[in-house]
Amino acid sequence: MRNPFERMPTVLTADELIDKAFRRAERAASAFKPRGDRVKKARQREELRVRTVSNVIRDNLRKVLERTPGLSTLPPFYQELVDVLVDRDTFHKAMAGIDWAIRMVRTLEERYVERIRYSKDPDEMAQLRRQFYGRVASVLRDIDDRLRYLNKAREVLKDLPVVDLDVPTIVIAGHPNVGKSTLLKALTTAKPEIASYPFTTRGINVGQFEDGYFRYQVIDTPGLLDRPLSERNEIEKQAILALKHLGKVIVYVFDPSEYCGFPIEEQMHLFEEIHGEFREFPFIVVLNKVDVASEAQIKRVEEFVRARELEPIRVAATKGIGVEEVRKRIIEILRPMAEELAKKKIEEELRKYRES
Ligand SMILES: Nc1nc2c(ncn2[C@@H]2O[C@H](COP(=O)(O)OP(=O)(O)OP(=O)(O)O)[C@@H](O)[C@H]2O)c(=O)[nH]1
Repeated sequence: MRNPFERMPTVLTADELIDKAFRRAERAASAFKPRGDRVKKARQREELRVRTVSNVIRDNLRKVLERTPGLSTLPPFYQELVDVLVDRDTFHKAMAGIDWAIRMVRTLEERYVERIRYSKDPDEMAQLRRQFYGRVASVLRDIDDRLRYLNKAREVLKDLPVVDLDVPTIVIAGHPNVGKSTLLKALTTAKPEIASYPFTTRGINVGQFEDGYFRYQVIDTPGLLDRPLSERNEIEKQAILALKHLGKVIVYVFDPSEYCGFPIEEQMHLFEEIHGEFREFPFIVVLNKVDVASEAQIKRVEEFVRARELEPIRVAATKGIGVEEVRKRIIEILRPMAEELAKKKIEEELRKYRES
């Protein structure tokens, strides 16, 4: 389980990077014990300053390039999310700007080291070095807004949810308070983790369970699949779209008792919307809180669900009633997919093994 941007380093601003490089160069120069006459000593010291500044800057920028994943190489789930959080074009331009700066600094380094080597006058050498500093600073200031953009992007990207992409995933939907997180806790053995999700204030709940051979992942996204889609802004719509790459089954939870505070009609309406939006997905419908709902309330929802050719499951999540049935239904649907994913993983391991 990893966030693809986890390794992305902090991106320094132009001034911070300049400052860091110049200070490092001064430290290196004062620790250095050059040999030879006055001119030789000056030459060695100025060359060291130039090389150090160049190395510090290029190493720093190269690390940013190397540790930032290419957006188009990301799994589709992350691509959808990244697209709302950052502008792809600006992001690519920023990365290209860094690449350009690395090459420019390298070229300047070579040019100025050569001039310092030709010079016979310590004053001129110092002047050349100062000129080099000035040119490098101006290269970095040219890309300052790009550096700042990348750092801002990093701040949001490193908060992307951490979910297992190679485990078949179940997404839970339904109005607030119908018992989604209680059901998630009852279904999954491991203590659910809270992963951050930039589109909700509460993050997403992630839990997993096993059927003896394979693992399954259950996620609950508070604030996303619990309100009519018409009330959504563009960003939330995109986040819902991203869920389609992740989820393979939707578990829709009704609360026929209406203790959740939403009348049955409203819950039916939300179900229709989500069922329509996730048309291509298998649905498992749960009628929760049957311990407190009346038989008439339960029957009413059951009829509604059966009319849509789905067989609802009666559940009381707090008491563990019906939970095994939900788990069984999930496994029935996802087992073939889990096997397929496992097979792929083994093949991948074998391929790596043979190549090594
Ligand atoms: N009687 C009864 N109460 C339940 C049952 N399942 C959940 N509850 C209660 O319903 C309330 C809401 O449950 P949650 O699991 O927090 O509901 P949720 O859908 O996750 O709510 P949000 O996180 O706000 O979306 C809690 O007080 C639970 O104890 C049940 O089967 N029977």
